[in-house]
Amino acid sequence: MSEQNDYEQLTTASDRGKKAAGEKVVEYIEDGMTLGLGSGSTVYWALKKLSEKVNQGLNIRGIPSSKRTERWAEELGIPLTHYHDVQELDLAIDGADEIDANLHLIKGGGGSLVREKIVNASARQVIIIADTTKRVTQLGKTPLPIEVLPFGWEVTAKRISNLGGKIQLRKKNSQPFISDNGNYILDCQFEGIPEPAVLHKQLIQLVGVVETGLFIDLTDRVILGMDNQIQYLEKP
Ligand SMILES: O=C(CO)[C@H](O)[C@H](O)COP(=O)(O)O
Repeated sequence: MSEQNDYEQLTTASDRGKKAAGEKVVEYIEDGMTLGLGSGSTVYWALKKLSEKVNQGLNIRGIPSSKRTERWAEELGIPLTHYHDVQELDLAIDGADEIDANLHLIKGGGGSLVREKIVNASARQVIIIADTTKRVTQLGKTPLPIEVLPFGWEVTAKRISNLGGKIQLRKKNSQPFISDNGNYILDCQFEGIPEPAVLHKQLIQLVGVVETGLFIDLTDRVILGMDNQIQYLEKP
């Protein structure tokens, strides 16, 4: 896979930090656990390490939060399961695009925010892994991904822009990017998000909005890496 080859280059200190954080989180996985498997390049390293443990006899089952993670897990021999067999997960592991001091997040850089939110919200414990550049004093430095129904997306975008966001329809190869759920993603640049819970409530009420990339009160612990150094953030 070309994306995996890219990750393996480890050119920057951030890349190496993602690997360090991704490998570290595997220490929290216990035999018999049912896991939420998040998405993104940091999770890639967690999956690689996890597959080594599975090969050594660790017994776990995972629910992937994206088609890409599902494919990687299958290639790495990580056993997967479905929500009709499991209602609650022991632990979810996931990446993030921004993390504030309250462990509220912006997610969805990879376009998997809806499934990621379902997975993280159904886990008893959620650990986020990232490089230290993802730590921010206030959310909103990067655009907020919002998944919307393709039908009438232009009106939905207009309603979102009335809340102060500058909207860009996410594209891939000059065509609208399609999420795993068949929807569009609007990347919305706000001038900072001082009250993420309030903004999430306003956005989720808009007709046409499926889910926002604001993950409020869903995270228990964060593992941040830079080069081979690790830092931890706990819920205040
Ligand atoms: O939310 C996500 C995908 O929807 C990812 O977890 C997020 O974009 C972080 O990705 P990476 O680990 O590649 O920096």
